[in-house]
Amino acid sequence: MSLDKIIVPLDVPTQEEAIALVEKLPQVTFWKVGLELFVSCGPEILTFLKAQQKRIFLDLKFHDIPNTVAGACRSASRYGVDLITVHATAGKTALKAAQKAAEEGANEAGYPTPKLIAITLLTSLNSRDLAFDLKVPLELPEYTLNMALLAQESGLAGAVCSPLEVSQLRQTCGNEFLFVCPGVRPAWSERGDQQRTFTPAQALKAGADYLVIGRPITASDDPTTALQRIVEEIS
Ligand SMILES: O=C(O)c1cc(=O)[nH]c(=O)n1[C@@H]1O[C@H](COP(=O)(O)O)[C@@H](O)[C@H]1O
Repeated sequence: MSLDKIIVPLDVPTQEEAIALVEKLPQVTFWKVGLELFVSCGPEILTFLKAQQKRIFLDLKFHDIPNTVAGACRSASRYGVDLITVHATAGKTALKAAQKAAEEGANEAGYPTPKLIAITLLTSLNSRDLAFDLKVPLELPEYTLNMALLAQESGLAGAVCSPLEVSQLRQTCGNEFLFVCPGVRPAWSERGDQQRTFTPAQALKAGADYLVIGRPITASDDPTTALQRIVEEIS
């Protein structure tokens, strides 16, 4: 069912607004809790989502030294969430420590191990940013492939990438590796700060396992119709 492939981010500043959105879109089964909401209201929103039997993507994009990233992943895994993000650029030692700590944390709390997925390159960046601001001397597709492979070699379950790159990454990393794609924009929506975008249908066709689609739905005057339109487009 195409709706199961869509993760909607709760990018709102308060718990009240987050709950209102979840209640407005009862058909959504997979929600993302990111930095804005988690910094504002903490883990209570996770308890609420679990009570509603929703799947949870806890997107706090951990990026720190191995000991700190591992501690964060251990703590996050005790909430019983399904997906957790870390930056691939934290490096192999941190990614391996994160994976081990996630297994321990989930085990201690009696939950299945969440899937750790690594950010390859934020979808808000383009080739120019990579070359001129970040001074990375690789072409963007090659860089994202290296980051996905680093995650895979470190034992992570998957990666976050732009839908533009997913087909090439899938070819190299195989079908078992999970690819979650933000940077998804229906033709009728604003691109905003996203630089590397595909439509939902293009992203799925390219091989994304999940699409993260926020503002085209959540900032719409009519989120229910916006979501329905997307589901029809990909069905
Ligand atoms: O990890 C993410 O989910 C993420 C990675 C990335 O490279 N780009 C990206 O946009 N995201 C998240 O995906 C969501 C995209 O939201 P919209 O741009 O509103 O569709 C936001 O919550 C971002 O934090």
